[in-house]
Amino acid sequence: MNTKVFIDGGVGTTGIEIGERLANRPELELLTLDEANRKNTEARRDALNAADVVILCLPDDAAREAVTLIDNPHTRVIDASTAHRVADGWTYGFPELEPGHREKLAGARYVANPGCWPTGFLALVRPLVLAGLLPTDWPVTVSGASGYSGGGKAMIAQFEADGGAPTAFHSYGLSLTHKHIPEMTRYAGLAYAPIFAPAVANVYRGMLVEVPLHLRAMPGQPRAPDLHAALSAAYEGSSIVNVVPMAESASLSQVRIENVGATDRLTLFVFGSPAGDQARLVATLDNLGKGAAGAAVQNLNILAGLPETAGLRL
Ligand SMILES: NC(=O)C1=CN([C@@H]2O[C@H](COP(=O)(O)OP(=O)(O)OC[C@H]3O[C@@H](n4cnc5c(N)ncnc54)[C@H](OP(=O)(O)O)[C@@H]3O)[C@@H](O)[C@H]2O)C=CC1
Ligand SMILES: CC(=O)N[C@@H](CCC(=O)OP(=O)(O)O)C(=O)O
Repeated sequence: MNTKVFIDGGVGTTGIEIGERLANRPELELLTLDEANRKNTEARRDALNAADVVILCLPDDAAREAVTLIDNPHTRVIDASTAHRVADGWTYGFPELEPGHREKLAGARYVANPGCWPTGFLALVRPLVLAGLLPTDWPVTVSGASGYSGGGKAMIAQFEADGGAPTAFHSYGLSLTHKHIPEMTRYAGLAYAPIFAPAVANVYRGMLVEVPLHLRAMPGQPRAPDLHAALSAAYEGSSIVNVVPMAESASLSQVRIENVGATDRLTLFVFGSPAGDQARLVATLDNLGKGAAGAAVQNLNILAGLPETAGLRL
């Protein structure tokens, strides 16, 4: 029997990307609402309760409201918003988080898709914490740049306005209270919140997420190859997460946001100083791919018992 899927917010930036990935998949039946009804509460209630899996691509408040509209105990939910990522009763939708997590997701009713920034951050940091290379109380910093589609329709409109983009590159999150910090802290397994220094660049999609480490100061003084080995082991066999060999990354002089492209892949680099006392961990991903729509479709596949990478851009 086909899995019935309803995307609430299906004509938003993330919703459209998910719809593209679900096209031409005969094992799925996509339920849709027309333009006149897509924000009508009763029409949404009907669609939400008719679906086997709903994917919420809504602002946080609308996502919370959508969950209250569901009374069919068989309807399962994947929420792309920030609303439920550290909420009780929800399973965090990052299958690669740690051994056994994919299995938890397969049986989950409520799945909170990760934020795009935490996806890169957790991919770099969680395996190092699990391997005991990064102490849980380590003062971690994470920085990076995102394409402007990360801010949804409103930010896209700002950057594509007739007068030109508002900026080439700007930092934000300057209050050090970005909404992604709680999920980064919790799912990395850190005792203290990382300092998070995000920026947005004048490019539509793609992001670089970077974690610098003073290896000399860390217990055991791990070397960059130790970190690389832990990451390689964590993602061995993955067709989504790719750890670039150190010999290859050592030949790079730049990692460019323009090169990320429209992809559901997540690529990890480890750069080490010649003296071996410092490292820069870098993740590249498409904020609309593994950072949003790719992750939602991967989770849908896991929930529905379908091949995990079906429909993904790999
Ligand atoms: N963009 C990204 O890279 C990422 C986004 N996310 C999250 O995914 C969610 C969606 O983001 P994004 O697609 O970027 O946002 P957009 O603003 O592009 O799209 C949101 C959509 O939701 C619709 N909407 C708003 N309120 C309601 C409602 N009450 N009922 C039905 N539809 C409603 C909007 O309608 P209208 O078209 O009329 O405005 C719009 O189409 C957000 O929570 C965002 O934080 C997560 C990871 C990455
Ligand atoms: C460039 C930009 O503004 N990006 C967004 C993150 C987008 C994302 O991950 O979405 P959630 O809102 O679902 O967490 C931000 O930093 O708020």
